[in-house]
Amino acid sequence: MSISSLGETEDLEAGTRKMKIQAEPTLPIYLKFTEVTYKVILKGMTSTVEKDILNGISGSVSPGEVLALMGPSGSGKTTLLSLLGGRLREPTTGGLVTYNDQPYSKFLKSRIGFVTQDDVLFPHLTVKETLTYAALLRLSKTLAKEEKEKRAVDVICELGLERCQDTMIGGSFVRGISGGERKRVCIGNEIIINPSLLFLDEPTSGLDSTTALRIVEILQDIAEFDKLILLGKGSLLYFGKASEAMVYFSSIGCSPLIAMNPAEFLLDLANGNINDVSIPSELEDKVQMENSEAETRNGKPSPAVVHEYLVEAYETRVADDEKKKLMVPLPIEEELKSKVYMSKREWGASWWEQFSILFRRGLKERRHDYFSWLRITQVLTTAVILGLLWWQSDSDSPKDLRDQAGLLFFISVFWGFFPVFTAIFTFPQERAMLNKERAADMYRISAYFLARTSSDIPLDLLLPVLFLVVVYFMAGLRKSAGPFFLTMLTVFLCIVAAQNVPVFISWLRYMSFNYHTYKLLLKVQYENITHAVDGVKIDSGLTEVCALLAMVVGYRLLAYLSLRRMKL
Ligand SMILES: Nc1ncnc2c1ncn2[C@@H]1O[C@H](COP(=O)(O)OP(=O)(O)OP(=O)(O)O)[C@@H](O)[C@H]1O
Repeated sequence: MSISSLGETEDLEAGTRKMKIQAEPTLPIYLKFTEVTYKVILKGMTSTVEKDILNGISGSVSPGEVLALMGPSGSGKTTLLSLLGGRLREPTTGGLVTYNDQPYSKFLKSRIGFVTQDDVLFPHLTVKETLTYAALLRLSKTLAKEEKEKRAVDVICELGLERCQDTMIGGSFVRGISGGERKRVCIGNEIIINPSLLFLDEPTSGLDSTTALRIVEILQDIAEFDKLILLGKGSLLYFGKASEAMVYFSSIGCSPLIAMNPAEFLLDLANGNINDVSIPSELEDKVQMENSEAETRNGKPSPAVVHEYLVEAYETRVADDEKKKLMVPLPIEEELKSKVYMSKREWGASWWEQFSILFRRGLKERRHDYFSWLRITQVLTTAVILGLLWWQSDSDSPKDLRDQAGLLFFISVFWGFFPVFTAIFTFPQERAMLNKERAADMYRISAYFLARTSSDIPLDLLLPVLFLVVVYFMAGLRKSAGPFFLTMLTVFLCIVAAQNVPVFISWLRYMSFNYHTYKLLLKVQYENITHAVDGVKIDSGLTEVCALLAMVVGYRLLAYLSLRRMKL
């Protein structure tokens, strides 16, 4: 995992860096963090416990530098990275994080690149489509569409993705590009904006050594690996030049006794594992003094004692000097400082452009879910079975009319629930993407919501039309345009209402609404559906359909408000 801070465009060029994607100059950002703490409150059945995740971490990174975070699993790397990237701002955080000596501001959202540990990508878009949409949405308005597209192509070449640029990303159910390629697409998504700060959470985890090396080489092309932070159980064990880490640890009496990879040695130390490592005399004395069975392991100090010693050694020998350095104001112009804080948010595209890009992307991504063979077969089979069961029914007697009402009711309920399953499956993935993209300020929530709603309409309509044509004519319902289109409209409204359900579930949970409220919502929807179906049956259903329409619009509005409340 590493934090890399990219410098001014000129710096990059001077440093024989190969990145060609430098259409806009990058605002240099100096990141400083002092005494950063983070704790979580764990609520149990009977008690509430506070857990310290980070205990006073300090450090800094300047433009053009890479700060690598190292530490055993669970030592707090992701938490620190998220905190520095402005992704964790909770009351349980402490300390000071500044960007050019200024606190975090929304402007930074579009200047920070953040590659998360999990790859959040749309599975049905190709590599080229993914990077082109990112370029269109994220790059400055001052660039023309062609320039943005060119930048996406440049990134593809830079990351060596030419061979798979037209391959789908893929996911759990769709075979797509490889894990290494996927990671490179995630990195591409972020470096496309030439960020001032680039945060990468375990960019090489799960990759084979050759692919991992390739990714590290790509990062080295962007900046030099200069600094290192070693974390152990949320505490700072080392911060300084990577090349001086071994010298520091030998100065506190810890050096490898056998030839060892430095990274392996540092991780062993952070884990408190001192096999094949010389023990400082101070630590030996401590163990002898305490002389307790529990404190020793084969005559060696336990990991907890080693950890305590390393934290103490850093605190007494280095921490104060480092903290003093962090207090010194940066020798940079005031303009550069105020730019970070005073600048307004900058959208990469106008509202309409955002809407149309998201609309096209939505159509491309979701058409696979809507028109999968499984879904088409399910819908057609249901239509044919219904058609056969109600084969050429007539509406001459009240009994037959009730029979047909049963069919119309079934159709509405079927289309009121069938889309819920698609929406429930797609919403979590969509939400992760929304979180990620909103954290980077890629678009306005209103543009996303309207694009999502309107791109769903054509997709929502096609299958129900096919379904209704089969059922309607097989069952011999009234063959005139009015009743047919009224039934169609009812079905369509049921679908639109049903699609809000996952958003509501998340909103209700978010707002701590209880399950009875949700039940009531379903009941209202159910009653409206029944009325609307009755309306179709007796020819005067327009009022009920209008009521359903109003309800659906209300639902959509509430869904929009709930998205806004999520503060994405
Ligand atoms: N919201 C939370 N609630 C409870 N525990 C948490 C929370 N966030 C982090 N932790 C705990 O804090 C510790 C540090 O987590 P973090 O993900 O930062 O570690 P990491 O060093 O990135 O680990 P890995 O290398 O395995 O990804 C872990 O023990 C984790 O369980």
